[in-house]
Amino acid sequence: MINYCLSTAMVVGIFMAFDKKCYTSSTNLPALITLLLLYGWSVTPMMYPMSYVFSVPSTAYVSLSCINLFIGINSSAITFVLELFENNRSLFDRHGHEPGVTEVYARFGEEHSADPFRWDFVGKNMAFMAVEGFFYFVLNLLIQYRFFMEHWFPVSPNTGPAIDDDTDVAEERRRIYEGGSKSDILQIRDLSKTYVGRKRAAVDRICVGVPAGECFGLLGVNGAGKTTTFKMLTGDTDVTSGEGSVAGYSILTQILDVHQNMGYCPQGVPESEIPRVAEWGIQKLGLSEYAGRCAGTYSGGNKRKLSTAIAMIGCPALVLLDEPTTGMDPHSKRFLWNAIMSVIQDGRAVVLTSHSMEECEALCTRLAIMVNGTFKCLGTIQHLKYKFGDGYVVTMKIKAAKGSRSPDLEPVESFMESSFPGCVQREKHYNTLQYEICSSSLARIFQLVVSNKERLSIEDYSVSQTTLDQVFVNFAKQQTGEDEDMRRTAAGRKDVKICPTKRKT
Ligand SMILES: Nc1ncnc2c1ncn2[C@@H]1O[C@H](COP(=O)(O)OP(=O)(O)OP(=O)(O)O)[C@@H](O)[C@H]1O
Repeated sequence: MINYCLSTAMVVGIFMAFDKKCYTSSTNLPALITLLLLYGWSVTPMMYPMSYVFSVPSTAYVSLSCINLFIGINSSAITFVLELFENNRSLFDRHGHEPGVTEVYARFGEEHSADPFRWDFVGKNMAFMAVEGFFYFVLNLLIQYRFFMEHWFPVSPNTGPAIDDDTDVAEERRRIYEGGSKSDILQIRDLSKTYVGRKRAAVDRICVGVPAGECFGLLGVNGAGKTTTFKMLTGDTDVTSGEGSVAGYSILTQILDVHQNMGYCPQGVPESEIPRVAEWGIQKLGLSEYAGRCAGTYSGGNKRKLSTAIAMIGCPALVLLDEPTTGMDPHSKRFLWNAIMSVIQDGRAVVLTSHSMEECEALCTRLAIMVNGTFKCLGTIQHLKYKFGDGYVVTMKIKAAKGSRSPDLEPVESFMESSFPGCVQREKHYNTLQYEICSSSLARIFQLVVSNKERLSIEDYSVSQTTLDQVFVNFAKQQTGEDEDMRRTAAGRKDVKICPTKRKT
């Protein structure tokens, strides 16, 4: 705020000075230019520590710094403006106050032009700004390389070794620790993020490796930490602890190389290739109809297609897609899925977040469900369904007996309750019944239903495995807000643990 007040004062000062032509004088102009350059040197590095404290993305930091460089000025510069006024025929003079130094000399017929760089004029201000710039530059380096960070800013309270509830998550962590993921395109090791002012980590020591040709799904309810994970990988937010690498380049120290290897921004396309690559993206995502229009006028779904096309340009080793099909119609969705499939078939890696289980089933080779910043389960969809699914869903259509207008469901209901104790009736309509059975094998369900089909007037039936939605919903119940989390801790309550299902064979 102070900086911007001073900036405004400076702009006003410059306009007034133009009136007196003091800035255009040959002696003062070099001093003004030097001052502006020094101002950039001294103020710009100040923005990085601020961007860290307020979690402003680095791109915003660069723009803020540029704006500041061009319109801002600090207190040293204000002093400089006032002194220039005094040195020349000044404002004070115009208002009937003491005349400036130049004016006094002029009255005696002598020409006087003081050296604007001398120490007691603007020299001291310039020296101060040079030192200030050096100081903030060193401070930036210290922050970048995390010297003394634990003492300056609160870091993740979870600094000990992570304890995984799930065996697959623990197994993946061990694989990463033991170096088994060296050939993976994406490697994440104990990656954590705690936002300033937050007590709980948004992402808490996650470990995963994504090899070439894999589409890894990141599932979780709102606020689970998916976007924060992506932002750390793209360098949009700082990593609190842990590390990650893309195609062997560290996200902590080689972010420019990381960007070259990830579908994040389309760098590295030679100028001569741009028309061909743009046409390829337009065709790939079905945007031909809209190619001539400004991107700002696109519908939400088309904007998403465009972002996906941009992420795919340059054939990056890793493509990150944050809810790519949200808001798309079913046709466009399938079109986009095909485009993503072709990336996987090319032997590149994709990490996507989605709230659509259908999408994950269609695309993901493996997925993890994230709750409160940690992975609660990890594996192939079939594996997760088998491990955490609640058994099978049996749907039956009952036909009406001869001479009767409506089907009698009661015999089927009694049969189900006696044959599968503990089964849960999920739906009951005019001629349809649906049950969830946890405590029986697939073979036994088929055997009993088939042998009683005629007697119970079952016209049609189907047996399916628990859906991924059900697995997800079970885990999603564990997600808590930060306040709730603190209340739970105070009350000594623990999260409900989702255990793998024990199956009968
Ligand atoms: N800039 C921020 N400052 C403070 N807290 C933040 C910030 N961004 C996210 N958070 C918090 O971090 C946690 C994880 O948020 P994140 O956006 O990563 O979740 P998400 O899983 O991507 O959710 P969604 O599905 O809604 O996109 C949330 O508790 C959120 O409130």
